[in-house]
Amino acid sequence: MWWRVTSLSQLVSSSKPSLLNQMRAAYGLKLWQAFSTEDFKRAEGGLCHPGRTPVTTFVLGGPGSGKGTQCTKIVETFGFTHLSAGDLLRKEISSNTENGAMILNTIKEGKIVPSEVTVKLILKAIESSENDRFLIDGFPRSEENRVAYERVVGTEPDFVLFFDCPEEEMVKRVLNRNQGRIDDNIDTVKERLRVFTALNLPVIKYYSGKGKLYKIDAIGTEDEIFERVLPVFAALRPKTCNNILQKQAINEK
Ligand SMILES: Nc1ncnc2c1ncn2[C@@H]1O[C@H](COP(=O)(O)OP(=O)(O)OP(=O)(O)O)[C@@H](O)[C@H]1O
Ligand SMILES: Nc1ccn([C@@H]2O[C@H](COP(=O)(O)O)[C@@H](O)[C@H]2O)c(=O)n1
Ligand SMILES: [Mg+2]
Repeated sequence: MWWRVTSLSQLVSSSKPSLLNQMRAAYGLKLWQAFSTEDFKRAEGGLCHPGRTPVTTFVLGGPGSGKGTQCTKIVETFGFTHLSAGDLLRKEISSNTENGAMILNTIKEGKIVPSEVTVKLILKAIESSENDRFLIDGFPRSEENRVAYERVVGTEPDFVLFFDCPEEEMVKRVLNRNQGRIDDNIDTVKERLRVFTALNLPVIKYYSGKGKLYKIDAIGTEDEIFERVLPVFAALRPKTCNNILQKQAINEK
């Protein structure tokens, strides 16, 4: 069961200002002040410190599907902290730690780093942050990742975003990325796509079965895609914001 988010999309139409502009009108530029974690469904059990239960969202999708790009927009609009598992691993390589060489080779091959390494980096990043809402980008990439996270952290994510993109589009975006990444080449991206199908898709199906998955069509411009992301977070927003938007929509008729 894929969740297609349309609950607030009726507010989004070409004649009216975009949903994002309507939300900004309701709350000013920084929408995230309107968010309080009380309005999010909070995960059971503590993460890191008793009484501190951050909101966690996993962001999944194939290589080049746009996870990082959309996370940047979500951070700017809703005040989440973006934790890219890939970036945390690349930072580990550049800090010449004992795992650095192993991580470098694994990324070069497009394969998955042992879960205990990645989970530890994610947990450290959460614990060192003052924020209470996190986008965990590119994780879990496998059942082993997912089980390791749940065993160590003791909670499931509040919800999961899945950016659904055709393979040929993902290959095109990765090969045009020009960020100097060692895995942005045709051989590695082919292996990454194989890993995505074999190991990541079962995780996506798992969260779909738990009713926690929001599937986002990742074809279109970055802004068009973000318009599809908005209702996911808008649907979790304080009711007052919904009321304001709905009143605005009625007044404009
Ligand atoms: N909607 C889009 N249309 C065209 N190009 C896009 C779109 N979204 C992102 N891109 C570009 O595609 C490339 C990959 O995007 P991004 O890094 O966000 O993907 P990703 O899912 O994080 O990939 P990876 O898993 O490899 O880190 C980037 O160069 C980005 O600027
Ligand atoms: N959970 C993860 C996430 C990433 N990796 C490795 O990092 C590479 C880059 O990840 P991006 O999300 O930045 O594309 C990825 O291809 C893996 O090699 C991992 O092992 N486990
Ligand atoms: Mg990325």
